Amino acid sequence: MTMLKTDHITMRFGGLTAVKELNLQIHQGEIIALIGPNGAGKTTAFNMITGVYKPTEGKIIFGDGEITGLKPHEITKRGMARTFQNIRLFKELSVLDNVFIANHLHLKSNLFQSIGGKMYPDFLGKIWEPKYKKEEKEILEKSHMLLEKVGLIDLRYEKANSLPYGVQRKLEIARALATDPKLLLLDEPAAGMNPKETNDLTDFIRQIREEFDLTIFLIEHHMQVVMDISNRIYVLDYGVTIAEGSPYEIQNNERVIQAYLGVSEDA
Ligand SMILES: Nc1ncnc2c1ncn2[C@@H]1O[C@H](COP(=O)(O)OP(=O)(O)OP(=O)(O)O)[C@@H](O)[C@H]1O
Repeated sequence: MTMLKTDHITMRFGGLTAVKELNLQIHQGEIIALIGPNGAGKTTAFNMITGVYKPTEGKIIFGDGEITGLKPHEITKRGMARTFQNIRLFKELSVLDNVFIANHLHLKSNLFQSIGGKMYPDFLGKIWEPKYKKEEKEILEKSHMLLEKVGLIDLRYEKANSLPYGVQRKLEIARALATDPKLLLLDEPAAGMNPKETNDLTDFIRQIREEFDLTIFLIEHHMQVVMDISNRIYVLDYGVTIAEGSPYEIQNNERVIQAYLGVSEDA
């Protein structure tokens, strides 16, 4: 089954075409990577798919419906979640509170929005009022279950910013899982990781794919991770798709080698 299809999506910023006529097809259960040199248009592609940008041209189909031009929260509701290049945790809050808030945001976005700006202390005050208690208890239980599944339960009372970098990344992914996605987009999950953290991450991504029945689409510069984990790879260069194929095909593709090295092997 096709989980995500983009039909010639293009994003122009003034005179710059950041992504040109991108055609992706991602099937249920696949792990697909999007790679390319800096500035190739990878994050712009993610931003179109997740509703941050409306494509200048083209269509995006998710599951059996079109999502082109929908707002990010509407797309999240349909079952898509993402992480960002820069870790975006509530750093002063515990692991549990980070997941709890993400669950809450998903289930009770109205309450959260109504509290607005400096939301957290007010938010906590409000949710312990009797009328919220039952739902909050369920969300708390769900948060515990999620942390159990991703192996972070023993760290639930630790502050997010006290965790090693690799664990913070895992927590960010766990937070994205709180919205019950079918498709998870990861923007450079291995960025800044040491080799051990990188290996752990690769195992972790495989594990959550199984555990949560996910389809995964990731941007990654770390080639070992990409080649190790991906079923298929799309390669962008200056916004143009220059190759698509298995890890073996991509590693041996002359155009890809040129794009990365700036020179052909036999030049
Ligand atoms: N909001 C924007 N306004 C104008 N130009 C933009 C905007 N967002 C991205 N660009 C440009 O679009 C091109 C593609 O950028 P993008 O961030 O998508 O590349 P990338 O492949 O994700 O790069 P990196 O690997 O460095 O993260 C770049 O030339 C960038 O400067």
